[in-house]
Amino acid sequence: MSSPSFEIVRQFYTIMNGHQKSKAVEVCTKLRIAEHIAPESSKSVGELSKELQVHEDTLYRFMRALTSIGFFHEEEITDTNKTHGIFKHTQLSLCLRDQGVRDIIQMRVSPFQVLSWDGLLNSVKTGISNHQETLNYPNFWEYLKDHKEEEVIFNRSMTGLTNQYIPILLSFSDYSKFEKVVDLGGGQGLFLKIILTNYQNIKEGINFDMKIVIENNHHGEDLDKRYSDQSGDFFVSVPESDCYVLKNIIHDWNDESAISIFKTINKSIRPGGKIYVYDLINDLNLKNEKYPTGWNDLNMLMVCNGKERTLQDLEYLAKESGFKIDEIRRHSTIPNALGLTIFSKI
Ligand SMILES: C[S@@+](CC[C@H](N)C(=O)[O-])C[C@H]1O[C@@H](n2cnc3c(N)ncnc32)[C@H](O)[C@@H]1O
Repeated sequence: MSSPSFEIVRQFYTIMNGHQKSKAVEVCTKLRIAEHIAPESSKSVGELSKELQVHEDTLYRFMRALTSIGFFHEEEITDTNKTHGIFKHTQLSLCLRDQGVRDIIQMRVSPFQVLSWDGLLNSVKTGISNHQETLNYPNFWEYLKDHKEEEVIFNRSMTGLTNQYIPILLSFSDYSKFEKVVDLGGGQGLFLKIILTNYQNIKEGINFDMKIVIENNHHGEDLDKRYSDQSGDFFVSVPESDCYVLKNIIHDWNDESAISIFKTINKSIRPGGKIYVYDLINDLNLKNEKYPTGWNDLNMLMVCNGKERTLQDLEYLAKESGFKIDEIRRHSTIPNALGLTIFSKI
């Protein structure tokens, strides 16, 4: 076999140093470099290093590396007194000024995520992620109970992701027939608040989550009177309702646990009630580079022993827990986005 071409080796090298890039982006947010450069202006590395109290030459080397992946742009210098090191924003670096984006970055490099992925070899061999072995916890959720800082970052980042997704989700969701909506595992409650704002027909909305999450929820004075937080465990019991929202929940669990959640709902759902499951819908027809969601699917395995499911997988869960699938709704033009699968009791 002839040796690989220079271009192929380069491509390979770019993939292999992915962890260096994610670390650099994390450090960039920790130093708050993006906030120190105003959106429409530029700043020299000398000024930046003074403001940030960091080593000037190293900051320059650091920022030049970041420019190569689209964060910041180094300006061409025409003034002969200055040599180099004036930076302005790009679209990517500008988004680092957003708290929601910073939370997602922090979450992605948090110890649980990184250590979980260390178990990849074992997971590929065994089909499960053994968090007891890698982290000494049965699962992510039990770990979060003892790691408040990571719990807060995780929930804030979920809220940030929800915020980005809201217009897409609302475009194909309909809550006009429900009096009561319960968001199971609703985290900080943003999605339920938006649903209530858009549907005045709903008389009551409950944001249901683990005690530690609910205790950390703080709302403003303008909180909708129909909204309430309730702590509990969706493997034990859930409030009675005619609509349950499960957004980014079912993909967190293996089949056995997912069926157990549906069975708990089955005991409390009102006649004619619906379950709205929002998850990626895994499409086996998408192959190779058309299937970027493979990384989400693998991440679900590594972090929670969950998976992104196909329609057939969801039908299996429904059948095993006394439900059927009525309908699937997705955004017509945005591929690989969250879809809505509507379940009702058989
Ligand atoms: C991936 S997050 C999704 C949060 C939110 N639905 C969203 O889409 O932004 C999963 C949520 O499930 C909650 N959760 C995990 N185990 C739970 C349990 N046994 N009972 C209730 N909530 C639970 C977590 O605390 C977390 O808020």
